[in-house]
Amino acid sequence: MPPLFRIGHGYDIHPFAPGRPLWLGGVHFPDSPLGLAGHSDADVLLHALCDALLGAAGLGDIGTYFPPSELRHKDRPSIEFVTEVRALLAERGWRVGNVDITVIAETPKIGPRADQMKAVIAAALEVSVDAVGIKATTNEGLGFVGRREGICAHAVALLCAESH
Ligand SMILES: Nc1ccn([C@@H]2O[C@H](COP(=O)(O)O)[C@@H](O)[C@H]2O)c(=O)n1
Ligand SMILES: C[C@@]1(CO)OP(=O)(O)OP(=O)(O)OC[C@H]1O
Repeated sequence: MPPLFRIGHGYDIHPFAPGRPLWLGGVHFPDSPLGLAGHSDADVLLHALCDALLGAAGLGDIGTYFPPSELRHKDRPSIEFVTEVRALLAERGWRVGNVDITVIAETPKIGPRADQMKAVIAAALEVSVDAVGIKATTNEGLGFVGRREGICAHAVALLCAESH
């Protein structure tokens, strides 16, 4: 009998870079002096989310579908990756149950923008906002993230079979 539920985990990290806009969770942080370096808009939170969703479905990872070697993904808004991943899952009979994301960053403060991120992600995944968890923590000054050199994110996702 095919499984009714599947879980997945995703992780990503991007370094800060000057001259780049900062996008996190599909939300722009216009006051941030630094953005994140990457081929796309480098939205580390959404990349971890895509990997959690793809992992849950056994479909590989974000680079499988949106390779950094392809020019069409240059500076591309990562929320479009989330929308496309949701469609891939739907084609295979999966709907998103819930997702939960942890951002590890000394800056910016995520809490004040978390509801906005939840709304953007929920719309892309076609779920209610309470199916999207966004949490943040600093790294207490330790390591790469603690030195404010970049941001990392973890995500987990639960998929439910459409028939369930
Ligand atoms: N980038 C961040 C980091 C943290 N928060 C919020 O602050 C709380 C305390 O963080 P600690 O690392 O000192 O434990 C945390 O629970 C978050 O609510 C944030 O919004 N953005
Ligand atoms: C998102 C993609 C898109 O080309 O590129 P980046 O923005 O560099 O992000 P990363 O998480 O390093 O790699 C995944 C790629 O699929």
